[in-house]
Amino acid sequence: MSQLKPILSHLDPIIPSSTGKFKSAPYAFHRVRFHPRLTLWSFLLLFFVLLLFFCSPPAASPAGKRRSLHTLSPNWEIKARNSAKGGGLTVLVTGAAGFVGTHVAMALKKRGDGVVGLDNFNSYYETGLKKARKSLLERQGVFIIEGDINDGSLLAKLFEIVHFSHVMHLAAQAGVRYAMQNPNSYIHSNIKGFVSLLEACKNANPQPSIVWASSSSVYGLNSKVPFSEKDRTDQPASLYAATKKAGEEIAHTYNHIYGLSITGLRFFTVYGPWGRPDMAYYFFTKDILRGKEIKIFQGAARDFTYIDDVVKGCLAALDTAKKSTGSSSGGAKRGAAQLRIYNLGNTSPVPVGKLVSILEKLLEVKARKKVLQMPRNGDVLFTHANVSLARKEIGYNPTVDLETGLARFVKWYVSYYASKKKTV
Ligand SMILES: O=C(O)[C@H]1O[C@H](OP(=O)(O)OP(=O)(O)OC[C@H]2O[C@@H](n3ccc(=O)[nH]c3=O)[C@H](O)[C@@H]2O)[C@H](O)[C@@H](O)[C@@H]1O
Repeated sequence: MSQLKPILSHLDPIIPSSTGKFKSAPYAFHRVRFHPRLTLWSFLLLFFVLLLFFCSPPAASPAGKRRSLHTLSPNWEIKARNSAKGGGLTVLVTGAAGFVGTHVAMALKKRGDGVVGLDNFNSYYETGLKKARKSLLERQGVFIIEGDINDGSLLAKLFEIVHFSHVMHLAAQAGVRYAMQNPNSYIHSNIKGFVSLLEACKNANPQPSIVWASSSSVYGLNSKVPFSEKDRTDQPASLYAATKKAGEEIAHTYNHIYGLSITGLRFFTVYGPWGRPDMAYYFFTKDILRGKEIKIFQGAARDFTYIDDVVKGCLAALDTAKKSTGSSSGGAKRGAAQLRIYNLGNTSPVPVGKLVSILEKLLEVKARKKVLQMPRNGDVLFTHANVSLARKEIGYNPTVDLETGLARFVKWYVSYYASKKKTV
């Protein structure tokens, strides 16, 4: 890839910063300083501002305001209806501006299904990347509504105007280590948000079938490998894993009471073009190119799974999902509904050190490596999927090895940031 070198040398200034800087708003308060020469006028001004604040009606929370139906573009309903037109399934993809969401939405649209996206465009990582994915989908005719899965009235309206046959639920607070910095964001999206979505599905008429993203992290501290769906999942190592495990139990309840057909997919470290900047393969690429030191956790290995394989697994899960059995009036079920869980992994774990040497080869740059003991940050040492159940029941068959997948990722990374630079 020596032809990459001229491009790579120009990338540094536009390569995004990493996610460690994200902090929730309240922490900003410690920066407030009272100036010693605060004048009487300043106090009066402050008094009037406070008066106005306390006399005004209660305002919506910033998130609620952003999500309100009134703040959506006036013709959003028409756009959603048009986007939902297609010859096959009619799918709501939550988290459609996310990594897996974008790829799944695109694949569904390409094969002729109707697709509507929903995403809250939060700033967990660079929103520019999410907007770029949105533009990509728009060019394919997929409309993404900017809204939150916690917004019950938006969901109710959406299910009223489009009769979704399926929901592909990929909106979530992702990332294992970030859960130590911002635990509440995991509760907000992965638990509250999931319940809000299931409530809307339960009340919808017809009820859609649901396929959603769980995680390999539910296997937690298990040491028996490869991980099989029958193995225990009651010792999560991170809050992220705990919320995904909670999601699986919540799914069980909604299936049991309301007859919702639900399939959970345990993804194993999904990577590829249009990926997530908070993941190691992505920020290692960025840091290697900048000459910044990278930390390799000793003994860590992952069953890295290429995005195209995961997309095929998602589509297979949608295609084999049976109908929900609940009614619209309160959702009481007419019979038992389908409830499934599958591992979607690659079945061949690779040490993180090996991932780095593949990247070094592809980028033609030597990494500045520091090997550390794995910190207590929620990470587990090792993942390895047994996919025989998914293979047998939905025909899942991963085919892309890490060298091939990373080569495709690096190609995308270089061209994406090079073209961004041109537009700056
Ligand atoms: O399989 C999954 O379900 C999960 O996969 C990833 O989590 P993780 O496997 O931890 O992926 P990365 O954060 O990209 O880490 C990959 C490997 O690199 C290691 N690592 C990470 C960061 C670092 O600085 N150094 C380092 O060696 C980690 O310990 C891990 O072994 C995703 O971030 C989760 O959202 C997802 O649910």
